[in-house]
Amino acid sequence: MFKVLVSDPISDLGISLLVEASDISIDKKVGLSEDELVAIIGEYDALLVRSQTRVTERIMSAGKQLKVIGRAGVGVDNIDLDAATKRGIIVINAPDGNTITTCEHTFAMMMALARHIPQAYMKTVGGVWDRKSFVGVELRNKVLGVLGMGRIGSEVAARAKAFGMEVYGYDPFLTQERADKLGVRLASVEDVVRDADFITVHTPLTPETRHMLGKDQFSRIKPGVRIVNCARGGIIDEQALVEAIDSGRVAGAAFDVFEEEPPAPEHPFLKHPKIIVTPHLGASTIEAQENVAIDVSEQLLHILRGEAFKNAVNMPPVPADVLAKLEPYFSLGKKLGSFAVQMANGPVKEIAVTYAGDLADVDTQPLTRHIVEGVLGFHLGSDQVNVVNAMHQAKTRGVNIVVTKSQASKGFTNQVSVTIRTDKEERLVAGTLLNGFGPRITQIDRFPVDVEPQGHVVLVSHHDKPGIIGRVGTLLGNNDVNIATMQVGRSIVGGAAIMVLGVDKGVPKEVLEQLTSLPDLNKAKVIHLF
Ligand SMILES: NC(=O)C1=CN([C@@H]2O[C@H](COP(=O)(O)OP(=O)(O)OC[C@H]3O[C@@H](n4cnc5c(N)ncnc54)[C@H](O)[C@@H]3O)[C@@H](O)[C@H]2O)C=CC1
Ligand SMILES: O=C(O)CCC(=O)C(=O)O
Repeated sequence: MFKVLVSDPISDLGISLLVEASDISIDKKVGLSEDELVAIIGEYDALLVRSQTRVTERIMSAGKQLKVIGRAGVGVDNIDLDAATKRGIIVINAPDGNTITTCEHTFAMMMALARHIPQAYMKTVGGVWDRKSFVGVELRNKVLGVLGMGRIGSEVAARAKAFGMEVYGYDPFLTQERADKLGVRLASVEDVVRDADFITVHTPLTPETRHMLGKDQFSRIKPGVRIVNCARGGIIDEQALVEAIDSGRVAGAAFDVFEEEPPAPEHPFLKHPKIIVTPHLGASTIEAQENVAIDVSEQLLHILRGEAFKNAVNMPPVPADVLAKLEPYFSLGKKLGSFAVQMANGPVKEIAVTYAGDLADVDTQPLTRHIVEGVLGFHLGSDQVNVVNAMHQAKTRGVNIVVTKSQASKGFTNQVSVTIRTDKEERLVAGTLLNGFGPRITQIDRFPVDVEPQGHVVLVSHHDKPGIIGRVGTLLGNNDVNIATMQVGRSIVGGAAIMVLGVDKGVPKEVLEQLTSLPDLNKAKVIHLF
């Protein structure tokens, strides 16, 4: 008999599958504190949560029998994934069940914003018949910018078209082909900032998306724009938004999510006449709550019964013999994937991996998953992509994975090379494990190099001319950027070349712009590897 604890309000109908299963005993204890959970979790095999329960390392370490944590919803930011992975606890979510509901909430917010519905309601029920203060705008013929064209963003785009809106979509995985299919204009964040009358965000919160709309974007944003966030607090800089509204640049905003939830009573959104808010209700419909509870209950049953399952968001077990051969390469593989995707411009269409040398004889699937995880995780967020679901995530986003094997490894015992193909270009990075030295990047595009894949790396492409290295070093030094390591690669004397600089901290955007404008320097990019 498996014991399941449900610690958040989750649809009864959705978990009926568990209630009716003869090998499951289920307890519903909602609203427990961390201490209370720690005290009882030891007797349970599975924990089922929504977003209120924070599943901490303490709870997991007390959960001696805990095999699986189910999240009835998409975001797993309330679960300590690293702690779960460390303990071999599988974390599953239900990514599809609340897509439509959250999309509809986004529309409800957008329309309420366009027509001042909450403000007008408050006045009317307060006994004031005010028809002058609440003149709104139509959605028809307006430009809607959708940042994040995944499950929810794509549904929002489809509905916006029915309202007669022109839709701009931005997503690192949105190709021209898919944009055409969805009838949206493939745009950049800059296009959206410049042209959109309404902007809605549907990305996860990652270091990349944090404050994706901030002071800088608001200084250039189309006057009169209205902004909606039903994704995650922090994607839009709350303070900068309030300032942009108060300055008259932004007409208003509708938020379902906050950087800190629940927001403090003095939070500026709560009393602002031009900002409407809901308490993280995006997924709160009867249908969505049933859907996510059914999805997660099914998966949970499969895992407890030792059957195949999907939607795991953390680490799966790898057979011991395979693990012994491949494990040393896992971290390198992920870094090569991340490095390659950060080099490439445009939406990723294909990830081509070549294993050369001894690795060609092994079942490299688990290593490929780490590489794909590195590629996708950079944009999707490390809480959404892992070695279990990386291939599935790539498939659902139309990213092709090609693996080839070769005995020729250019003098190394093994070499792994990762090529990213986008609409715009093809970029390659290769690496190996050097005996006694650890992981090394051995090739970038066609240039041989020897670089340790870690920290902040500045990648410069330039012409092989005297003085260029000095100019780059001086510029970085003058801007307090310390160069820890440097590698230069070229194919022929005086031809195209690259410089790979390991630096001690991130390089500010302005410094990167100054670098790019140096004579004989083509491009400069900062790559983060952690
Ligand atoms: N308010 C609520 O109650 C709910 C909120 N959510 C949140 O909504 C968001 C979207 O959910 P889904 O559509 O299901 O996720 P998804 O994973 O299907 O889509 C997210 C998309 O964001 C894109 N993305 C990542 N980095 C980006 C960047 N820098 N710029 C532009 N796009 C980027 C990804 O490529 C992906 O296509 C998530 O944050 C999720 O947690 C989801 C359900 C309910
Ligand atoms: O369970 C909820 O209501 C939160 C939903 C959510 O934010 C998600 O699924 O990511």
